[in-house]
This record gives sequence, structure tokens and C-alpha cells, in this order.
Amino acid sequence: KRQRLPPGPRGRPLLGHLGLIPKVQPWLWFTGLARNYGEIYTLRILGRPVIVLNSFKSIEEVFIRRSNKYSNKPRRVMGELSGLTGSMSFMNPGALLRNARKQFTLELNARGIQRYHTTMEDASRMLIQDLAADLGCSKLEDHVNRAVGVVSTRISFGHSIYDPADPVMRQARELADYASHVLGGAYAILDFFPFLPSLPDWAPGTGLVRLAKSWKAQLISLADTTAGVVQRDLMAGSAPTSFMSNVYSRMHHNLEPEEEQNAKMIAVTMFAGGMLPLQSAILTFLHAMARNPESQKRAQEELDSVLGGTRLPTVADRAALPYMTAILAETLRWVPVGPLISRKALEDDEWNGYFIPKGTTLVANNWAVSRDPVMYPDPEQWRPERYLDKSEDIVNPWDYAFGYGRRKCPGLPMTDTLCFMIFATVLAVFDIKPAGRSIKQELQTKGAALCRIESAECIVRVRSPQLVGVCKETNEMDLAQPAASEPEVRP
Ligand code: HEM
Repeated sequence: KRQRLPPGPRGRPLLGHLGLIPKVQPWLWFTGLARNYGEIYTLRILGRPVIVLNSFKSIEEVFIRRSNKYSNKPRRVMGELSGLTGSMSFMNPGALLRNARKQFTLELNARGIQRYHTTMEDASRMLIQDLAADLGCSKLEDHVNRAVGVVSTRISFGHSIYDPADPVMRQARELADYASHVLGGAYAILDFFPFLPSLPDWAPGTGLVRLAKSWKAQLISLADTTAGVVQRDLMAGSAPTSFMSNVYSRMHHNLEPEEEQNAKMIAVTMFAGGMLPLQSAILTFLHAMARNPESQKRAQEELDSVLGGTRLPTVADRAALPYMTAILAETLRWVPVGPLISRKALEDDEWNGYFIPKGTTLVANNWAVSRDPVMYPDPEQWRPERYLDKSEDIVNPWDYAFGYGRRKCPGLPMTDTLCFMIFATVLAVFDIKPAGRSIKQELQTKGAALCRIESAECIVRVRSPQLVGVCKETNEMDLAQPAASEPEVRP
């Protein structure tokens, strides 16, 4: 019997489903289709198949068990034109990606990240100070960006940038935002008509090419600026430990120009690439706490029982705070930062009685996984307890929220520790409350390749003035210096 693609909804003549996929919260549309067409279905875009996988089991079988065939990314011409193919998320498997992931992981695996624990604890305290000075949370996103930025820049090139309006931070945030739109297919017209870039400048559609060139210039300037800072510090003999300083020191400054260029791109990815997902997770947490006072109270009781209300949490307290870890798991599930993850089939394949032609785009619908009512009863409800009840057959959100197989997010260990520190410190010091009288019941999300809640809608009230005082003792000088207690773990 001739094998076929998974069945799916009918599209329009020629266009297929092009134009039918909503620009706002597309993950809801993809998930809605799964209710009618089952956990695997096919869409068509201009005649090309797109297979959507909507269950953890099917994604695991394809993206993880067959990751040798499904680790390629769909082509993004706009990414190529703007130089983004030098950053990991846009690379295809090969020596360049292998090397980038190896270097990244060497710096930020669970052991490597220990060198930055103190920086993370200090950044959490800085966030407390910012919130204490703005209890109405009128500049909440700035405060979150500052805390995340301080850690990301410190790890990547050794300097903590405190001002969210700093040009380097602004450029990095803009670039990250642009990259997430490219990944999310905002400029897909170039993928379907890849000849557009070779048309003369005056031709319609070529404005995108000029736009790509300006982003490329911004990317190069950012990479050169940060590497320049590290070189200056090394010359002065005062370079704090960081990814970039470690690369230069390890290679005794004998880097080939191409190796140096690759390392610079990894450094930029390390701080710019992580900022938006971290920001999303922290805002989700604050929003969830504001609308779930019972859950907040339980977490605070757990914190008080361990800290006695007299000291701030540290990374070492993690094992004694299982409910805090459950809150982090529920944050990753409730608003999955990467709701739709794409791959391209490397070769013709057969799976589950279906034929998958070479070049087919496959989409892992992480939103659908997070809403699976069998794994997560009442999936729209915020319920961290679900991870503590060992009798429930439950998939750990760490197994999908960070992606799959050979492309799984290398920022996981950093996220895990930083989010834990920030969540625990905020709850030890503040009560989080809704910003208005009531809070919208329906969860509103926004974004492209990266998803986040529309608005955190919260304010804070000090529950421990004593701990706010402890946070004030952390000053910016402490953050700027490598802490003496940071262990040296590099081989
Ligand atoms: C809440 C935090 C985060 C979440 C939920 C998250 C999620 C993801 C997801 C879903 C992917 C796609 C994986 C795939 O294609 O299978 C990814 C890739 C990636 N993430 Fe994260 N991420 C987070 C934080 C970070 C941080 C802090 C960094 C940097 C320090 C980072 C760096 C990267 C990189 C470089 C890739 C590309 C990997 C590749 O394509 O090989 N992420 N992340």
C-alpha cells in the first residue's frame, strides 16, 4: 500500500494554509486543529507539507529518537542575509554547530555555572532593591531586564551592565527580538521566493534585503564591542572570568580569525539569546503568583520554614525547597517559552505508517503538550502540586520546554538556577498581588518564536523589611567583581 502523509485540514487552492495561520497566538490555532484532526496532521504552504506533532509521545519519537534525521532547521533566508546563521539557533548540523554547542556547554553546564552562582544571588537581590523602590511595578520589565542583563553580560564577557538603556543592552534586546521574529517566520516570503535578494534594489520586496543588511551591521558591531571589552581587560590584567576571557586565555590569544569570529558569535548568543526567554519566565511567574494567592502562601511557608524569615535563600537551599522547584516547573509549562519548534527532514523517512518526504517541515507543538489533559488534568489551572504527587504519570516540563534531542537548549542549567534564585528571593521578601481589583481570567500570550504573557499585572508589598535591608547591603561593586568564592572548575 502506498504510504502517505498524515491527513489534515483542507487548505485553499495553491496557497494551502498560507494566510490561514493567525499572527496572534498561532499556538492556540495549531492546538485547536489537533482536537479535530488528531495528534499528527499535515498542513500545506504553497504546496509544501508541514507536519504538526501535538503529543509528547510523537515528538519524542521523531525529534529525540530520530534526531539524526530531524536536527536541521527550516531555511530562513532573512537569517542568512542578516548574518544570523552564525548564531546557534539558525545553524544546521555540522562541525560549526558541534563546536559552538561544545564551547557553550563547557561554560554553562551544571558544573560550569557554579562559578556564577554568586552573581545570580546578587542579581536577585538587586531585583529586590528595584522592586522595593517601585512597589507599584510601574517599570517591572526594566527591573527584570536589568537583573537578567546583569547576569547574562557578566557570564558572556565579564562585565555586568546595570542600565537596561545602555546601548549594548538595547542593541542586544532589539537583535534578540528581531531574531525571534525571523525564526518565527515573519519574513517567510523570502523562504518561498528566495530569488528576491538577487533582484535589483528598486524591485518590490527587496526592502527586506536592505533591512537585513542593517541588522547584520548591528550584529557585527555588538560582537566586536563585547570582544573589544574583554581584550582591553586582558591587556590590563583585570579580566574577570567569563566565556570570552576563557576562550582567549585557553587559546593563548592564538585564535585564527575565523575561530575568533565564531567565539564572538557564541558570546553574543549567550547574552542576547537568553534575555527574552528568561524575561518571559520571570514575568509568567509574577503573574501566576498574583492570581494564585494560595500557591504563593504555600511557597512562602516553605521558604520561611527553611530560612526562618531571617536570611535570604541561596542556591544551596534548593534541595530543601521542593515546592519552589514545582513552581518553576509549572512556570515552564503554563506559558511555554518556545511554543512551536520547527525542524526540516534531512531525508525521505517512514514513520508510524506515514511517509515524510525529504525537506518537509515538522513542527513540535509544545503548547499542545503543555495542555495535554491526560498528563496535566485541568491544564489551564496553575497547579504546582501536580509535580509533587508522585502517583500521577507526569512528564517533567524540563523534558520539552527547552526543546529536543541534539538541539535542546544549552541555556537550561543557567535558567534553572537563575529562575530558582529570583523566584525564591522575591517570595521571601514580597507578597505579590494583582495590579487592579481583579485579574483577567483568560491567559493572554503574545510573541512569535518566543511566547510570553501579555502583561504581568502585578504589584508587590514588602512582607519582610528586614530582608529588604539585607538586599541593600549588596552593592553594584560586588557584582562587578568576580567573587572570590566562585570555584574554578575549568579543566
Ligand atoms: C526560560 C528559559 C529558556 C527556555 C524555556 C528556552 C527554550 C529554548 C527552546 C525551546 C529552544 C529550541 C530547542 C530546539 O530547537 O529543540 C532553545 C534553543 C536555544 N536556547 Fe534556550 N531557552 C531558555 C533560556 C536560554 C538561555 C538563558 C540561553 C543562553 C544563555 C539560551 C540559549 C539557547 C540557544 C543558544 C539555543 C539554540 C540551540 C540550538 O539550536 O542548537 N536559552 N531554547
